[in-house]
Amino acid sequence: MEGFDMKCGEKLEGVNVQVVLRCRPLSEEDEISRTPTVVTCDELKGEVLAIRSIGNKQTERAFVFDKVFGPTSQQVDLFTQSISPLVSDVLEGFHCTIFAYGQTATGKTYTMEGGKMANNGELHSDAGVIQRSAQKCFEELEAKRAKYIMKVSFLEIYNEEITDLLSSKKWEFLDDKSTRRITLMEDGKGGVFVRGMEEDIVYSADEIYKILDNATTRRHSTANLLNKHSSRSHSIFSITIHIKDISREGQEIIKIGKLNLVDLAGSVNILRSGAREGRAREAGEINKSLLTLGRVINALVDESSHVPYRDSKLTRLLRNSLGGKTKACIIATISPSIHCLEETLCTLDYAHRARNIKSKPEINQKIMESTMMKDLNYEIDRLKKELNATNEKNSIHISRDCFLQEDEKKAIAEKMERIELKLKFKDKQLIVLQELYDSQQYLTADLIEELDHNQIKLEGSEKMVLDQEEKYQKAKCVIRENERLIMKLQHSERELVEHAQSLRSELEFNDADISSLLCKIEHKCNIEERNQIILQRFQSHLTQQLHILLKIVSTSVMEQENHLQEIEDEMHSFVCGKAMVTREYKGWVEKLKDLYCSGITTLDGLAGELDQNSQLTFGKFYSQVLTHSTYVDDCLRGITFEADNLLKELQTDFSNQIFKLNVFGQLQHEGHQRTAEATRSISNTFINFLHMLDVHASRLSKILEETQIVEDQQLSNLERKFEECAANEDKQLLEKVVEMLTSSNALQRKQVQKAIDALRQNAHERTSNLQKEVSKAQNFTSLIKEQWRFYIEETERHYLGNVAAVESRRCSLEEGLNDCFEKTEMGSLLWENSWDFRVSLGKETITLMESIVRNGIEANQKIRADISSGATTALENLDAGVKALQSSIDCSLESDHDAWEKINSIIVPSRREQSDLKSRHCDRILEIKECVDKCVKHEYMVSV
Ligand SMILES: Nc1ncnc2c1ncn2[C@@H]1O[C@H](COP(=O)(O)OP(=O)(O)OP(=O)(O)O)[C@@H](O)[C@H]1O
Repeated sequence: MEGFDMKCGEKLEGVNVQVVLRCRPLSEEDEISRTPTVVTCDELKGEVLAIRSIGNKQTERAFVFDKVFGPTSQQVDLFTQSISPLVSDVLEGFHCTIFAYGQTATGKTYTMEGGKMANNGELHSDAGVIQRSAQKCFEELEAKRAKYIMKVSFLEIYNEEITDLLSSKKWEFLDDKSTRRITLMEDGKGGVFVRGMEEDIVYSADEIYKILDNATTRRHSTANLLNKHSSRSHSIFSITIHIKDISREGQEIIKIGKLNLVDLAGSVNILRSGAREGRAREAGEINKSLLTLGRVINALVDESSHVPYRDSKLTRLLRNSLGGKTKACIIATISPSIHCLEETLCTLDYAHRARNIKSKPEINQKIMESTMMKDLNYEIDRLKKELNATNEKNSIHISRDCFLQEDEKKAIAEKMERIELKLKFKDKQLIVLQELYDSQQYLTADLIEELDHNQIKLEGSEKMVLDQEEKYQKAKCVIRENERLIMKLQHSERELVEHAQSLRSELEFNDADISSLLCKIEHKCNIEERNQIILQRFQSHLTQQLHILLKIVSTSVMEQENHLQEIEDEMHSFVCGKAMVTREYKGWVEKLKDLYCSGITTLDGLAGELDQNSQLTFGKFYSQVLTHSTYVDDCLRGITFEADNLLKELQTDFSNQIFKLNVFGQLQHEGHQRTAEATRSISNTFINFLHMLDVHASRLSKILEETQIVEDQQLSNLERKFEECAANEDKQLLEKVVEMLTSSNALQRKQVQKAIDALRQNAHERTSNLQKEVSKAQNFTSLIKEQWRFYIEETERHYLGNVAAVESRRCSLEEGLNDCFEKTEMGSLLWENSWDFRVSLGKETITLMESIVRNGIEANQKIRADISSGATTALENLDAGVKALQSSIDCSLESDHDAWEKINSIIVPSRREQSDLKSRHCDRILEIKECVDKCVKHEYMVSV
């Protein structure tokens, strides 16, 4: 960083850069989410194993480092084992640089600056390399009671601009950061220095802690998805110590040790970190400068003739620290998380390669000024004496030979001086030419490198275009798949609609069935109502008829009794008046006989009439029962009522089902429309995206072609011009070597400079154009990805919604239909039961009626037979009596009394029989009435 005036240097053999690896523990989030680890650290062997799984295969990569610190390692371990010896070297006058390199959030800042700041002079266990180094420096210097001056500086490189974090201008009043920027200057000796950089002299470690504390708050940092306080700049904290010492030769010397502590910005995977726009550009700049550092390391490892230090401010500033006279240590930081495996492998490769860099450290020391001053004073004294002696010639005697010799010597010396001057001039010209040639070489190498770089970029872009094309094909496949799905859904929707229609027609058919059933039921109800009326009428008619029959029977019995009474009376009057009316007695007997006969005949006729009547009535009753028994079924009333309700429910259920089915069909239709729209918009976005990609890719290839053509042209121009110049130069050198050299050089320099400027300008323009296009393409790609993810989620959501709706509707439909089905089954079962019951009831009733009617008819026939036999007996008896009376008229009045008794003995049983008949008839009628009542009331359930 600073060109030292090396008075004397202690050269060492070339040493390798020391590379230390530190693996951080898993973050809290990773612990919670149980993120798997893919890195194993063997601190004893100094080996790191990175395990990578591809499919079922696991591959291990081992890396060996100078020192390995695992996730459980402490800050103090790292410092004492790896950094402390370097700090001791600094106190010996070496320049040492410690780099922290690694992916974002792997603990670079934690390692360098530590977690917490020191408190009351005590270092916190989290304190980093900077604090510990500062403390060690002061402790050792104080222990040695050395005389020293310690200075610190703190620089930041952000987006290729250097800022002094210790600038004395008050930060509080300066918001314009541009005033803090300082520039990097070439010192003309191959080194660089930072113009305007401030260095603070410090007297204690506490002061350093405070400076660090204040300055770190000014560093550019931001939060990304991987680190809440991600440093977005490279920082270089330098401690320079001038220590007074005595050399082995006993001379007072000043040792100048310098410790550069470099916290590099983390390499960022732009996609994983979630960086956008400004942040993405920032990440791009960081990655670019780290890439340059990588190229520098590669060139140093390969011992290439050209090391591209000049490609970034970081590498320019650290030129001396890598491959120069500085001792260097790289702390590579990694994370064990599986999510960081790619970046971890990059860091491991990078760090492992850096182990091969060699540097030649030198102790920087100067002879003390006072000693130098003493020597100079001595020399000045001597010269003064000589001068005095020359001025005071007279007083000094010099021999002639000596004087001549002196003259000659002077002439020779002057000649020598002139030759030396000329030689120096020639050397200078040679150096300038050499430098020009070198710079041309560098330029050519840079251009070739840039060309390679552009080629790589082009390849990357081509790969990107191929990737995008592949993605496009994949998206096409997805769209085709979606279309197939939609077709399927439409097909299933059509099937559902067809099914719904068939269901509807079935329902309509069932509806017609049900209405015809209802009509039948209504018809049956009407018939039953009519039957009921007929039954009621029949019952009242039967009661009337029975009443009439009873009346007739009692009238007939009364009449018979009256007749018998009359007969008795007549017989009595006959017997009494026999004596008086003997002659008329025959006539009267004849008359009585006729009257008796006619009475008996009337009685028989009446009995026959009664029999006929009752037979007719029973026949009517029987025929009525037979005719209507098929329709008479009281039980049907209740069952009909239930069936009616059931069927009504069934109808309501079916109409509900139809309504649900309609709603479901509507929902299905809407869902499919939504899906179709989303898919259409996805395909539109994709078409736009691909169009944009095409445009960008064609622009990119055009720019690259132009760049290549222009660069080719410029290179050939340069070559041509240089060859022309060289030819001219050869020619002119022969003629006027001295004059032409000057003018040729000037011309050459001018032309080369012009060409270089033009080349640089063009290259810069092309590169920035390329970068813009690439970042546009990246932004656009990430935007499209975002939209694509959103569309996919939407489509999936809609699809799931539709599927869930279809499922729930289908279930409810199924349930409803099952319900309906069960109810219908129950209805039909009930209906069958009621039908069977009604049939058996009808059969039973008919049998009962039949038996009652048969019994009634038999009873009537018996009564009639009894009456007939009674009448016949009476007539026979009467005939015998009349005969006996007629014979006894002739015989004797005495036998009149016997006849009277005989008649009496016939009339009394006849009267008894009459009353028996009457009472039996009454009982029978009552029995029939009761039976009918019971049957009508209980079995036919007719309320009278
Ligand atoms: N070895 C460790 N032990 C404990 N915590 C650690 C360790 N390494 C890192 N951390 C924690 O991880 C977080 C990120 O670390 P840090 O900011 O140092 O990462 P970084 O590499 O500097 O990131 P960036 O490059 O983004 O600046 C911090 O909260 C830090 O405390």
